[in-house]
Amino acid sequence: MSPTKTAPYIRIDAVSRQYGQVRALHDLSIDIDKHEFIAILGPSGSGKSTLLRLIAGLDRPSSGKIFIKGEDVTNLPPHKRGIGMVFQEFLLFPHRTVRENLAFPLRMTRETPEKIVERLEWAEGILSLGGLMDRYPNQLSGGQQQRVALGRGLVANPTLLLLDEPLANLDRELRQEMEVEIRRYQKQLGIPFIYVTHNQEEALSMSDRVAVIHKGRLEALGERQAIYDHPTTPFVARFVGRSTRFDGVFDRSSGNITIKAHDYTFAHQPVDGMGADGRVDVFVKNERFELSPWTEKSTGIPCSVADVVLRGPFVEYILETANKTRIIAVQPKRKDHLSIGDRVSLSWDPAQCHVFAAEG
Ligand SMILES: Nc1ncnc2c1ncn2[C@@H]1O[C@H](COP(=O)(O)OP(=O)(O)OP(=O)(O)O)[C@@H](O)[C@H]1O
Repeated sequence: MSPTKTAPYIRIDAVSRQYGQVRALHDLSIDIDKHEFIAILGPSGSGKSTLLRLIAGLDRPSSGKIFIKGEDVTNLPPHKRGIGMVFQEFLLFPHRTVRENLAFPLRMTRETPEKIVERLEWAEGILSLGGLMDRYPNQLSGGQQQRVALGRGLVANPTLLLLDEPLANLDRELRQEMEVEIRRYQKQLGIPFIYVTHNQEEALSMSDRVAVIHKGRLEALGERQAIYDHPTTPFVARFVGRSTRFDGVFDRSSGNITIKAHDYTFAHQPVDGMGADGRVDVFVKNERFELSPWTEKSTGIPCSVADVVLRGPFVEYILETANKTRIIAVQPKRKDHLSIGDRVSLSWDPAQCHVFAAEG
């Protein structure tokens, strides 16, 4: 594809990267708009960091091209791409002050002393670093260090910012605070942030769109809510959100799916790609299960409550079926929550589950 006047801000065009026998990325294409926050989500080894390194210019694709603002940058060195980076491995220099850390990228591009002062003032203001500029990294909290690392990525006024798991070492509370802050900076600055993570909560909380990568391929790309609510492949159904998978069989004559192991049946449309035997994989998000006290009229899966785990505003019920399968159902916390030993009927709204032709 050649760049045109209406080219997207960033175009990753059919990029592959082969390391010897390992195909780290395979024919991957993504267009990114100027104001977008994109999360690259995938399990360990799926190719996320490889993609980021190719965009940064720290590595070259085996085939395919990368365009920024319509310009082919595939063969440009990193410092000519105008990209900011916040990578886990590029930690702050411990023996330099915040000011010196922030000035580093500006010195690398040989900015004038006046320009450096101007940009440091900008970073100090936007990242609320007032009073911290002459401290050393070990005199800062984790969140403050993270803001300085962000500042170092942003200080040279980049056309886009790449972030590789920058919050991985922070505790949960601080991570959640930083997620909100990072998203705010992105919206304020109006440049794209490309954020690599294997943490789906992080991806869903910050981004506009999520690209799910699996074994070097783009498995799904879409708005975060759509990726969560309407997974288009079994991998996405398994990987995004916490789900339970059931083996089911679609019966063409009745239009029902039966979960054989639990003798539970619900109506469903025919499923694309299903074999003659009608075998399907049914995924239900753990928070989408419906629970009601068991009565003689119940039609759901009979379960008993084996354990109750309180998780803030939610309750996680560990349920046990008649054949001793354990299923986790997450429900909002209520005063009259269920107790260990209670008998319940487990079911789901057919519109709330995801069904695919059985794999393998
Ligand atoms: N320089 C290299 N030489 C050989 N193989 C490599 C090299 N870099 C990455 N790989 C391989 O390419 C694949 C993708 O690696 P990559 O680091 O991009 O994954 P990732 O999704 O970022 O994983 P993680 O979340 O663990 O960082 C892996 O199988 C990895 O072992």
